[in-house]
Amino acid sequence: MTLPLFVAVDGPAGSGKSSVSRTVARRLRFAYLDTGAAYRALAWLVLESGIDSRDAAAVITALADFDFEVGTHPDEYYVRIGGSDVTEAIREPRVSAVVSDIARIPEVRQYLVELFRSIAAASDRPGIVVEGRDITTVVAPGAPVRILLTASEEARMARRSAELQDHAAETVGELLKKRDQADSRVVDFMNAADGVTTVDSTEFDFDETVDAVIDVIRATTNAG
Ligand SMILES: Nc1ncnc2c1ncn2[C@@H]1O[C@H](COP(=O)(O)OP(=O)(O)O)[C@@H](O)[C@H]1O
Ligand SMILES: Nc1ccn([C@@H]2O[C@H](COP(=O)(O)OP(=O)(O)O)[C@@H](O)[C@H]2O)c(=O)n1
Repeated sequence: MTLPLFVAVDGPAGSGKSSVSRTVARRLRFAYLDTGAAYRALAWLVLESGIDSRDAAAVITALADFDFEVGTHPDEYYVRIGGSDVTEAIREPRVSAVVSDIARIPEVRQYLVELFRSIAAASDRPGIVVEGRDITTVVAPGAPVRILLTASEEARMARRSAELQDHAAETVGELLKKRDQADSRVVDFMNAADGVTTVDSTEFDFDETVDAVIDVIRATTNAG
């Protein structure tokens, strides 16, 4: 059995990781894995269970009930916990507000890193684009294609504010900055590790960013 080609993509919030990775996967007929969805889903479960997200021991206990499923086909994306659809619920601001608390717990990270490796290895597509914060450095440091997707803070805030029209732009920006600061204390996703190619999308529109990522993949392999 040949393993799918592993394309690792990291970057800060709003850099375009999810949307660009999904479109790249669709164009190359690859699978797509949104690792942030797993951290968000666990944060959602923690909130639903009435657990304090800062209580690491209680969060670790919640892992035992974490029956998580994620769609890896770029056209059939879903997130489920215990069979219930939480695709939309995990994007709520109350989840974003606590997700960094649970993401900094080493046992949570170890558990999810193993889960991501096994989901990627089980894919029946020729490749898989896996996006998150520590994919190029921890989940798959030996991946044949490793990309850091960046954009200026201004561009990232503007993209996210455009998505969440019911929230004041400043609030969205401040919350995003706070989350990036908390997250970057745990893993460095602002600087490319050795051998990682940076794609800076600040001056690119969406399609240009997708093309730039596909160019990096093609330069490394003959995929697509
Ligand atoms: N190069 C780009 N130019 C303009 N908008 C973009 C670009 N890349 C992504 N977007 C948009 O920015 C928003 C945030 O992207 P998303 O994929 O959610 O980022 P991330 O997963 O890194 O947080 C989405 O609405 C997406 O369509
Ligand atoms: N590989 C990853 C992916 C996400 N995360 C955590 O999960 C949270 C949500 O990730 P996400 O990718 O959905 O966030 P957005 O950038 O899309 O808003 C991040 O803020 C991190 O705390 C992580 O720690 N490691």
